[in-house]
Amino acid sequence: MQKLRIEGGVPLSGEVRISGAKNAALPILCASLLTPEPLFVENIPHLRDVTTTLGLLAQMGVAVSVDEKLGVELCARELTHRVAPYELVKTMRASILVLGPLLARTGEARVSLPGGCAIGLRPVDQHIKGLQAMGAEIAIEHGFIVAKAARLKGTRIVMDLVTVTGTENLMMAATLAEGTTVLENAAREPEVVDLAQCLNAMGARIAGAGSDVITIEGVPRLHGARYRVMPDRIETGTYLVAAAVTGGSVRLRETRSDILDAVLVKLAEAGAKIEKGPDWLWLSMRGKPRAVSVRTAPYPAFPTDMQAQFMTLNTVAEGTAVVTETVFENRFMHVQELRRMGADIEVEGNTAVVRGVPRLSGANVMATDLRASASLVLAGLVAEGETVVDRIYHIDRGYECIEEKLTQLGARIQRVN
Ligand SMILES: CC(=O)N[C@H]1[C@@H](OP(=O)(O)OP(=O)(O)OC[C@H]2O[C@@H](n3ccc(=O)[nH]c3=O)[C@H](O)[C@@H]2O)O[C@H](CO)[C@@H](O)[C@@H]1O
Ligand SMILES: C=C(OP(=O)(O)O)C(=O)O
Repeated sequence: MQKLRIEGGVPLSGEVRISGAKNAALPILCASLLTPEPLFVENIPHLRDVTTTLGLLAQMGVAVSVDEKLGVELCARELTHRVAPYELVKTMRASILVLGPLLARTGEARVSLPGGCAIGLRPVDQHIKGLQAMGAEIAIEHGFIVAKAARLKGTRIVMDLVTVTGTENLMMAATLAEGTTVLENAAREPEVVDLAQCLNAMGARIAGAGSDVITIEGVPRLHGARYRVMPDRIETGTYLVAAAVTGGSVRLRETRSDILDAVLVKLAEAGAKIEKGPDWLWLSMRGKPRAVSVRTAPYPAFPTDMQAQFMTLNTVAEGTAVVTETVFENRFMHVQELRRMGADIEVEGNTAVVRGVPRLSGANVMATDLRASASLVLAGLVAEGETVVDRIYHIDRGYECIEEKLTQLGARIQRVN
């Protein structure tokens, strides 16, 4: 199993390019199921989840051709196999994103029910309820969601809670439904907007994405398109924290500064100096960060996918911070590993109290999920001595060439077997 070995103590400095967003790329790749014409997608990151999605689509009959430099062309002329098997869904929960498009395009879909995962139970009841409201017949059989519908019908759906992939699944399904669908209490995440823009480029009629009411006027068919995936705001935030926690200075290019407000405000509160342009960000931190309390919630509030990284920042900050996780019920798996590196963190329910310590000390630690892994790498960058992060297949799900990018910024980091 591969590991990352990090020699801590180097303030990061330099410039890196931010990759395309995982959480926008995955639904956009799945949107190819909605049309028999080719969809060409640019700025696709090289990630394990992307490879898994391309494999899943290919086994359904989608012709996939990858040009390492230009992008990916997907053509779902005929869909021979309308199943997402357990073996793939268990490695990547976002596989659920094929449910809506498959059902809308072909009238049937069999998708393995995703189980719980390290960060929480993560049920998909809102996806199922929404499709049922649009007229689908859905049964759970042998661990699969088995969905059928001659043609979905537009309707008003008020979601019980804000769900990102739930909103995306229903939005994709509604593009080919008969009549108009109104999604209320929809997720406002920028990745939902990116997907809506791609679908509109394919001939869909979606209005209101980015607000909590999305209206989709169904059309009989969608056509091919060319679309460029937005930059990854979580990767961006992670490199900003890497600079802040090591007392360094980085410039990030090919990113967006307009969708990171909640994170930038917290970094400024921690004492970082930040400058920004439309497609770049620069951050510099002198000395230690100040402790900053964060509370996660759906966009535009502070993202749960940045919680673990801010936990690391607070472990070496001046003062005490309170980190509250309201989106997932079990997203503090990094705490016990950070403690092994000398962090002072107490957890009570969904709240962690982090008291800054003078220094962390390098240790062997285990990654348990994607962002927990990122927080351990950040801890390794600032710790005294050597840190070895095990089970980094989690980090390869969501960070493109992490050790190369960090090396570019001066970090002493190596991938080892
Ligand atoms: C591929 C992708 O885009 N992943 C992101 C997406 O995950 P994902 O879309 O899976 O997360 P959701 O927004 O659906 O989950 C939010 C909360 O709603 C609950 N819930 C969700 C659906 C449902 O039917 N019933 C239900 O109870 C979940 O258990 C969770 O507690 O949004 C999360 C929240 O920003 C991010 O952490 C993930 O990185
Ligand atoms: C939780 C995440 O991803 P996923 O929803 O794909 O598990 C994440 O990106 O932090």
